[in-house]
Amino acid sequence: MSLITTDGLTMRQGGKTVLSNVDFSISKGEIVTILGPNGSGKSTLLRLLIGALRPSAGKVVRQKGLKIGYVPQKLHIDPTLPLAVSRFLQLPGRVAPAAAKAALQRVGATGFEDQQLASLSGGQFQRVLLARALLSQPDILVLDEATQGLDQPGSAAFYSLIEELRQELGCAVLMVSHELHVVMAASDRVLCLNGHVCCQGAPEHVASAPEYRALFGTGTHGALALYRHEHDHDHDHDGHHHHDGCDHDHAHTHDHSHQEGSV
Ligand SMILES: Nc1ncnc2c1ncn2[C@@H]1O[C@H](COP(=O)(O)OP(=O)(O)OP(=O)(O)O)[C@@H](O)[C@H]1O
Repeated sequence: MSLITTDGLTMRQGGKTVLSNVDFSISKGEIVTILGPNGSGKSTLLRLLIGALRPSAGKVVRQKGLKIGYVPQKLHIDPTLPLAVSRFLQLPGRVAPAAAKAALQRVGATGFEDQQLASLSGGQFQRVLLARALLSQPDILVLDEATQGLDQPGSAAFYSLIEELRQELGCAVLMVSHELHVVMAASDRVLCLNGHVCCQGAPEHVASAPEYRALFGTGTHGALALYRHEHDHDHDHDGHHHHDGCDHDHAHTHDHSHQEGSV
């Protein structure tokens, strides 16, 4: 049973097609990573999936009563605005102090309640955002480049925390990440997005495909090559790819007209 399923999801914004015909689903406990270059529609897809945006065409079906914990890519807090962590955790709705305390503890932010949001480091702020996402006891955690701006150890620690939480809570995880080693090591499935779905599948399946190995070798270097490969390929005017190391034929029939700048 899928937690979220999309069918022909299409989004036009500012006169251009940002997402075209995306078919996607995520199941209970699954960890799925979305990869794609800047502006490829990753954040837009997440916002459609959580219901913060309405699609121009196609549909999103969420399991009845689905609880989503969302960690946005950016959250601008005016540094002159006094806002303590405990108040911030109350913003979506009333939360018992004990629940807030437990959530902070769980993400390694014990005792942060009285700190000002503006005084937190990038890594601490991400943990507070994660604590807020956990308050609803989500069935799915949705993370939009949650480790952006963190150093390597900070980001590795954040991902191992996510993995622990997934095991504890049994929640699914859907994340956007540019950290390919994480993607290859930790995801059940990878979705390569570039306004349309270029390719999706298990990372090891993709990485062990003979075409992929022949072209790019193995390891994280190969992962990077996989990423480049999927986004550097040419499309002819009928929207066909000229080469592909993945075996997802459905990805090749989409209309790529948005890439030519038309609507
Ligand atoms: N509200 C909006 N109005 C008009 N265009 C928008 C809006 N939101 C996003 N876009 C456009 O949609 C495209 C996809 O944006 P999106 O933020 O989803 O990409 P992304 O893959 O998350 O990028 P990045 O890796 O840079 O975060 C971009 O070209 C962006 O300019």
